[in-house]
Amino acid sequence: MTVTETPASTKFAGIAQKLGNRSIVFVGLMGAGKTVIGRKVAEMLGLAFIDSDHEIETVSRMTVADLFSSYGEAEFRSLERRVIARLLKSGPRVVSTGGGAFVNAQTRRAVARRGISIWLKADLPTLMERVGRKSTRPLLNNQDPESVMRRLMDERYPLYAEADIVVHSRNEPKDVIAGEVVDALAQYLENDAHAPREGTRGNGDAK
Ligand SMILES: Nc1ncnc2c1ncn2[C@@H]1O[C@H](COP(=O)(O)OP(=O)(O)O)[C@@H](O)[C@H]1O
Ligand SMILES: O=C(O)C1=C[C@@H](OP(=O)(O)O)[C@@H](O)[C@H](O)C1
Ligand SMILES: [Mg+2]
Repeated sequence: MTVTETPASTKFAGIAQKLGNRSIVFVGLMGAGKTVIGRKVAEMLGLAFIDSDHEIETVSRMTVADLFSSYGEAEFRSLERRVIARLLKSGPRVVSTGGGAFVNAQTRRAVARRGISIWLKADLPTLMERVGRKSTRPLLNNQDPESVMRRLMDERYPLYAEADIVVHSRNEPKDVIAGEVVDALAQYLENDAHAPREGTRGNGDAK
């Protein structure tokens, strides 16, 4: 028997068709790669990409760090919840969220209704090495960022575990991780009862 692989273009088109109006939503801790891998997956699938932190910075005309210091985390979270709810209304697109977004129960419900969630999961040394490259993350600008990250792992992992798909983010080339995301998505959508029927578009609420 000859095993023929599905050409990438067919696989990508199949994913786009099965998504309907749903978006692909990346969740996970700071440094997991949500922003960079999300952008690559969007390129591969020919979908628009948006990062919730970037969108928040655009609408507020402030950096995330300045929002935290001027208005406090609670205000940032409120803006984050509203921005993500709006972004999810006009899928399909790839939405990379900030690490704390999926902690919010309303956001988790909105993502469950209008998206397919992907938890990018990386181990602690990998996360710490990556977040150490930039000082733009206010939660980690302190004496002991590693214990903050450990605490966030404890608090958030049970919530991230609600995501539809988990992909192990590690120090392999970004294209490799993005490719694994696309394969996991294809597999998930293969067995997805909510996929729009052939030739139709999903209504974005089907979940
Ligand atoms: N597979 C990878 N290999 C090498 N570096 C990576 C990989 N994935 C992410 N990174 C790097 O890790 C850092 C954090 O990535 P980012 O996408 O901003 O994470 P997040 O949005 O989850 O906080 C960036 O410098 C990014 O280039
Ligand atoms: O985990 C968090 O609470 C945060 C993660 C950040 O985004 P990334 O996960 O993209 O770094 C950003 O939203 C903010 O600094 C808070
Ligand atoms: Mg990010």
